[in-house]
Amino acid sequence: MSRAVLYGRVIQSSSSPLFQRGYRYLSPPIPILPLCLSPLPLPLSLTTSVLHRDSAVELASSSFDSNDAVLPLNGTETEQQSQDKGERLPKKKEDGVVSDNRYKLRNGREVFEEKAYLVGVERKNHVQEFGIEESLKELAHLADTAGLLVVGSTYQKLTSPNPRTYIGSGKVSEIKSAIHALGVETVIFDDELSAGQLRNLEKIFGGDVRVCDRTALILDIFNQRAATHEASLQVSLAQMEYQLPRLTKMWTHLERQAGGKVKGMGEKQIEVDKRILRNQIGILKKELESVRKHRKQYRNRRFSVPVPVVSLVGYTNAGKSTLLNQLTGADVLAEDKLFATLDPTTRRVQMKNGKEFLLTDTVGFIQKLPTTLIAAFRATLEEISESSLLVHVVDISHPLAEQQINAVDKVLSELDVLSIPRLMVWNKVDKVSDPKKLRQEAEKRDDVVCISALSGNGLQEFCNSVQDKLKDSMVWVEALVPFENGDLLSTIHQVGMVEKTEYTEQGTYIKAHVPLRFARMLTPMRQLCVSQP
Ligand SMILES: Nc1nc2c(ncn2[C@@H]2O[C@H](COP(=O)(O)OP(=O)(O)OP(=O)(O)O)[C@@H](O)[C@H]2O)c(=O)[nH]1
Ligand SMILES: [Mg+2]
Repeated sequence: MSRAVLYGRVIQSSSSPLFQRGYRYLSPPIPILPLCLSPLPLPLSLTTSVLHRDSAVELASSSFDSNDAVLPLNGTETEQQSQDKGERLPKKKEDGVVSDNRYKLRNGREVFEEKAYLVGVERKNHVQEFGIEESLKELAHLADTAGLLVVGSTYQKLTSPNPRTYIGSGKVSEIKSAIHALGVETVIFDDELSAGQLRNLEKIFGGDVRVCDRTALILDIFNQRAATHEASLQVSLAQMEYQLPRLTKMWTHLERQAGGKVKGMGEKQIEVDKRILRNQIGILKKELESVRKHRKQYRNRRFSVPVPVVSLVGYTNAGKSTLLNQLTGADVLAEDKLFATLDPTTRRVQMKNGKEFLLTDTVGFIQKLPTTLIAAFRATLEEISESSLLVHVVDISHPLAEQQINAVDKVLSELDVLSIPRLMVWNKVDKVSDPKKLRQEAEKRDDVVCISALSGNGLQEFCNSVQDKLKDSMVWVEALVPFENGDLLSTIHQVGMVEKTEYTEQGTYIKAHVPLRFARMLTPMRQLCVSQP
């Protein structure tokens, strides 16, 4: 069976109508299934990187039937053939030893480290939380995470972006010179560009230079890191939704080829392709819905175990997974890369006083987080909305900690979870120059705890604060629980904060903080309590 996959420079499948036309996506990669071919599940092994041509070829060739051709842009040559012509991509030696040190291991995959050049725009009269230099630094970190080699960057101050090229013509020429001087292969813009801007810039820069934007880069990282079926589906959905508006005007060359005689030819083709894409988006959404149902069932089962759920939220790289690992002995990947975690992991935390809570680690946030990603990851992020407490983990050693906090709050408000009680954790205190001063600062605020998730410092205080905060979200009850409801009593001991128990002839008299739903269950017993002396 043939499938078509279009990403970056590699186009798959000889039978795809899209492929036959030498289709070229600007970015990012999306696996596309032609209408007539097999529907979902998508070939998830193909969620490969737009930024790494060789890995794309490797994966493609391992994932397709042997009669599926691997073709480059013009649809006539394979990547290997291009290499044979002495083009840029370096060859690997027969024995697997890499002949060029630009091959790097990324996310368990060997990729060719393309040279990237970063471009930012500082908007005059525009309040930007992150200064342009910091934003570019973060973009460089993202590029590094994606496996690119950043060779330079530049930015421009503008009142408003140029509708054709986003930046001014002088800046475009400057970048063009840098491309030649530094051998740049990919130019990455710090803001989301329109289809027209991407296309115009690629045309101006010429040659094989690829232009992409921050959103495409983030989608690419998610693509590389998606390890579960659900994450892969969500990333594919986000990529397709990103791609849909960018199909505009990609077919005008058909009209030009026909000398303008067949007017609207390109227009029609866009419509066909948009329909294909929309169909696939629909199929993906259905598939995600069923995964989501499954997850809900699992979550309901988990809720039948009456332990409060605490979710870790925060900026990417703040140390959420490190904290989960320290507290629970979990083995979640924690590394100095952005978006190390995509899928939620939940573990039970046992406190010294015997109390327990479930701790969930989930995907990190970032400024300018693509809305398509938030929408696509809504199912995953539902974990957050169903927790008793949100622990906002902050990398307090980061120079832009304040801005990162605001960026996280912005996403939390988009997710409509600001009403859930929150505890702020200042992490990485071991990295700050004056930890003592920082602790004094934290003490002045009543909902901040200082920790070092890496060394384990402050974790006991953290657990106590979680317990206090959970208590705040509970309801105070005084009830007389009949002896035959012994199960309920032990549950209350587990999930609530019991202050007093007293055994009477009618049952056990308790005073406790309990979650709202238990308070409701205790209502009849609370009435009994009124007659208690
Ligand atoms: N010095 C120091 N480093 C830390 C601390 N906590 C985490 N780190 C490091 O920070 C980096 C990111 O940690 P993660 O736990 O992966 O961060 P995360 O918030 O889960 O990141 P994402 O999954 O990308 O959202 C890793 O290199 C950790 O070793 C800490 O308390 N002190
Ligand atoms: Mg993580």
